[in-house]
Amino acid sequence: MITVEKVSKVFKTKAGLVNGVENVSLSINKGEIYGIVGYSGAGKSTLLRCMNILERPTTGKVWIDGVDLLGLSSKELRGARQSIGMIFQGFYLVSSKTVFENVAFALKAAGVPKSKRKNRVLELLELVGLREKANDYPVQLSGGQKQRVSIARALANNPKVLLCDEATSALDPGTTKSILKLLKKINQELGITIVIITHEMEVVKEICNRCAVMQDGRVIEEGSTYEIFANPTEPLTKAFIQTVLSFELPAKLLDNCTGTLMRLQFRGDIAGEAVVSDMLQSFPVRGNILHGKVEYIGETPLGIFIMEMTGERTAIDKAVAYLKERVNQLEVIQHA
Ligand SMILES: Nc1ncnc2c1ncn2[C@@H]1O[C@H](COP(=O)(O)OP(=O)(O)OP(=O)(O)O)[C@@H](O)[C@H]1O
Repeated sequence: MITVEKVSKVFKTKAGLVNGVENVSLSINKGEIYGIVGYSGAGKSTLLRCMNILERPTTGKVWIDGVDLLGLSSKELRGARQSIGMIFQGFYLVSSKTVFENVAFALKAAGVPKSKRKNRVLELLELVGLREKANDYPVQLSGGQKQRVSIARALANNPKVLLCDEATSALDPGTTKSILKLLKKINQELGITIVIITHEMEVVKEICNRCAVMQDGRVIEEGSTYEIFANPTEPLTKAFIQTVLSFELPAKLLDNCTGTLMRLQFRGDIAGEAVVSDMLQSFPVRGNILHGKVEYIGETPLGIFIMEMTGERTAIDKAVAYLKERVNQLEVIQHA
């Protein structure tokens, strides 16, 4: 649905040339929710804006739904942008217009006759759960409600793609969840392809099928969200994953630990407890689970345990080898 090929964006500033995006290639499938994660200044916004040519790439190509956007005239591009909705962290609602008028304005701008606007606006407000707020002004709304209005506005002209620029970054965690739920509903019910840029890995974990990690204008790692969480390779990706799958143990607990300490990771439906209890019955070692949790990446479980093992070193080595064959990952954190 979206193909970005070798896109670079160089900004000319008084201080010299700044590389916003450097040689990025991505392919986003129809109907997927794709996350682009990175710290501030990584180039996420610039890349997203290159996708609808709000920012014209310095080099490279962008296709959306088979259309080469850089090959279009300005007028054709304005038309093509109707199939690309966009929402922002700052909502950008018109404060002097009501909720109804904010959404209706997008229809008016696209040339939809007045007679057809009312029903469409009410339908959109129903979809985002704000029908009763139609006559309110933005100032009367919470942040989450404002973002719902901007989503309704972005969907007004039936886009195929929705680009979300830090859409939940100004919202509290509860409101973020409800907006992500709404985006998922829009993706599933309307089949709209969604691209989300964020600095929060929790957002990626919650709803993205695939994701890319950006650093210094480049994509440094890309893949299915589950694979990225289960097997991050780049240090930055690992740091992002840690913000969600935190398994830091208190220093005091580590100091008191007299055995071999290990981190076990189980994928999908492997029953972690059963593997550990089988191991304990097969080897003369004792195992003490210090920390354990199962995170759901989308719908798929990923289990992580921190275990202390005590016993003879040779028995421990054998037990570790046994576990290594049965779990997705085992890392010995410290030996006794
Ligand atoms: N219009 C511009 N003129 C000059 N430099 C720019 C411009 N827009 C972005 N940049 C630079 O390009 C780089 C990438 O910025 P970008 O805003 O895309 O990053 P980001 O990952 O989206 O970060 P943030 O979340 O803080 O916006 C930064 O070094 C930024 O200073």
